[in-house]
Amino acid sequence: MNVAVVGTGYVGLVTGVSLSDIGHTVTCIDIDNEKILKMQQGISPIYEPGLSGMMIKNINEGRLYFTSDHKQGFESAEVIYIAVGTPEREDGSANLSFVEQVAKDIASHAIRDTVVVTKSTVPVGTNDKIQSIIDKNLMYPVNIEVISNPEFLKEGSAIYDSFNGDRIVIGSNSEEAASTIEEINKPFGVPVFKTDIKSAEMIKYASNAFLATKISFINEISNICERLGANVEDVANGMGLDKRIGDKFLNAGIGYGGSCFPKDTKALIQIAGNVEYDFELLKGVVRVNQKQQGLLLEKLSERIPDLKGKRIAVLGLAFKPNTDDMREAASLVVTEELINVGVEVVAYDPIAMDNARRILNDKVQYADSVEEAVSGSDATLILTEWDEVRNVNIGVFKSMNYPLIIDGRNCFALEQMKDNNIEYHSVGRPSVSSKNGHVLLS
Ligand SMILES: NC(=O)C1=CN([C@@H]2O[C@H](COP(=O)(O)OP(=O)(O)OC[C@H]3O[C@@H](n4cnc5c(N)ncnc54)[C@H](O)[C@@H]3O)[C@@H](O)[C@H]2O)C=CC1
Ligand SMILES: O=C(O)[C@H]1O[C@H](OP(=O)(O)OP(=O)(O)OC[C@H]2O[C@@H](n3ccc(=O)[nH]c3=O)[C@H](O)[C@@H]2O)[C@H](O)[C@@H](O)[C@@H]1O
Repeated sequence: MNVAVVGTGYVGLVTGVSLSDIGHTVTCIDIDNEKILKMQQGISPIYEPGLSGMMIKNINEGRLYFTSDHKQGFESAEVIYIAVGTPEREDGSANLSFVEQVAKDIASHAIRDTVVVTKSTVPVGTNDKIQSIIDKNLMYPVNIEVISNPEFLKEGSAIYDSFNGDRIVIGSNSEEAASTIEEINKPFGVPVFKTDIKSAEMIKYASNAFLATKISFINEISNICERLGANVEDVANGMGLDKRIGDKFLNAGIGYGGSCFPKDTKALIQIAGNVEYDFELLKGVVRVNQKQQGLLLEKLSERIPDLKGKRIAVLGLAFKPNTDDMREAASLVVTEELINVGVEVVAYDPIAMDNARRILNDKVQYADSVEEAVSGSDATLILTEWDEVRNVNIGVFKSMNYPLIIDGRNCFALEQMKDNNIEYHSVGRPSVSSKNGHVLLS
């Protein structure tokens, strides 16, 4: 089929590339001309494992095109995907201006009957709004059917998730439009769940909110474990053996970040509020997450009360491993607070360094390796569980002024640290002191 995808961010580009890979002819459209020029040359503007190779392959095979011209992109499209951003407004609600603009663009340029598929995460009722914007502004006598098809991919495994997802949700008022989208997705071999539009919109928010709830829940448990001397990893493993609970998303840490959980939890609180429902549980989830982000600094200040002039290594800047995405990354909050108290921050991230530089500028120093970051530092903070960090030769921490690690992602086994005489504080697990015990560093 001929498909257009509007928006070439993490969702749009991965959708366009994957659809071209299963045989569709896809034109990706973006208003960012610089991005378009890059992609036309086969350069992906984002880091996502497997994306680049698949993109180049499908460009070369003549199934994947890029343009900044909506009219040209829509010309032969039988299906148009909307995958633009729905960022958070100041009051927590979703900003729908990008989606609404696309609806107007579709109305101006659609010259044939088209199914419009909303992939962007949008509040319940938005697809009806998109339908009415299109119907009101149509330039040509064509029939446009808007359906909801929320996206569930995770950054860092987005290509894998497209081909191995747990479900494809299709929310539609039209059986015919739903079947078209089911047919398009058939080669992925992912189970399809069909429902009405509003329920599909809600499935997306409820899923993200539930996953965020799991994370805040285990983080609360981890804080209690720390006080009682239990080990949250064992607790999570023991809980996860119960199939009703499941073993996923029970990793305690410094809270969830990224472009979606923080914004979607707040948006759902707003969505509920709009119908006079106080979503108390989710408000707690958000509060717990904010508190959890401060955990590392609390632990660091307990150990080094006067941080001014200290050199602190920060390992990991991206909000999670295998992505270059810095949106709502814990590292932004943590480095800002360190800088505010006069710390010299030396940071390292295997992939997100360029994006981090654009945000943090020269407020922090950037190292070329884990070794360089930790060498001569007074403490190391671990913010992202990159394999490169997990698998580092523990000996590198001996090059610190004093081997003190505060690990927000539980990257190392406690025994490993004990054997190497490294003082180690992690999340929800007993601390490991150095041979000399806990020395208060000044
Ligand atoms: N990032 C993720 O992992 C996931 C995101 N989502 C949802 O998907 C949506 C998109 O998210 P991302 O891909 O992260 O966004 P993004 O911010 O990475 O990309 C959005 C793209 O849309 C382009 N754009 C904006 N207005 C446009 C217009 N009128 N015409 C053409 N292009 C336009 C922007 O230039 C940008 O390249 C959001 O609603 C998000 O909540 C859903 C699942 C996963
Ligand atoms: O709507 C979205 O954008 C996407 O949001 C998340 O995907 P993503 O944000 O890419 O990454 P996750 O792997 O879910 O991680 C989110 C945050 O939670 C944290 N996390 C995750 C799992 C866990 O056990 N503990 C934990 O602290 C991660 O470190 C990260 O900061 C969802 O997992 C996707 O299904 C969804 O499509």
